[in-house]
Amino acid sequence: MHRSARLGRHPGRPLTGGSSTELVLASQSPRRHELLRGLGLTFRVEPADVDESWERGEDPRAYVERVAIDKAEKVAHLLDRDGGICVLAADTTVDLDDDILAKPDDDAHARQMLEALSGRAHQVHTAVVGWTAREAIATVVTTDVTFRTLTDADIDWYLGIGEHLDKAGAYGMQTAGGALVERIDGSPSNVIGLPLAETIDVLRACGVTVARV
Ligand SMILES: Cc1cn([C@H]2C[C@H](O)[C@@H](COP(=O)(O)OP(=O)(O)OP(=O)(O)O)O2)c(=O)[nH]c1=O
Repeated sequence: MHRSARLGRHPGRPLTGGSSTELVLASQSPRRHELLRGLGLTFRVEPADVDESWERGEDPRAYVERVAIDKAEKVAHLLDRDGGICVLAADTTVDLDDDILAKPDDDAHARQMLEALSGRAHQVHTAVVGWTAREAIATVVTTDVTFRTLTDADIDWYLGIGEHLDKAGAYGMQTAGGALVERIDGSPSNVIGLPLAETIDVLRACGVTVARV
């Protein structure tokens, strides 16, 4: 289920003031690029490389928010431009009973993750952060995903497709990984890396013009 999104405000580092608003996406994720382009937005890409390590016990929703804020802040600090800028950053993770499944290190690690997810429900959390000269606006969205019970042959088949390594939880719901999913409750785009409705809210709050949907 899509639980209520939390909208928090954090002190933002002032950027140089001005009139035009430029959208900067702090992400190298092709899914995020596509989803934003699908909203008819133009943006510049400035990927942010940050420490994404998770300390056992840290709340998964607080974790994704922290990492997304770090990504936005890292890029905002690099920018030096006259005019308004909105830096958009996001972080997605898979939460299985409060244990974080990030991107797998290799195929053996991916297999372990898929075995753990098999036949069970888990949560996918994405934090979206909009960072402007005035403030940072953050929202965290959760989608519940239930996997089918997977046989060894199912997992062999999926790993053979080769799309799992750059994805949290070792699966991509939008492509062949969708065959592993029995049901989903909540925002599908949230699982892929950017919850569209909530992202539009964040962008508008940051002063970015998004055509009415
Ligand atoms: C569960 C799941 C995750 N994913 C992806 C979304 C994210 O790109 C990725 C999680 O990694 P992230 O660290 O959120 O993002 P990223 O490293 O790809 O990009 P950046 O940090 O530059 O923004 O997993 C899918 O594409 N489909 C899925 O079904």
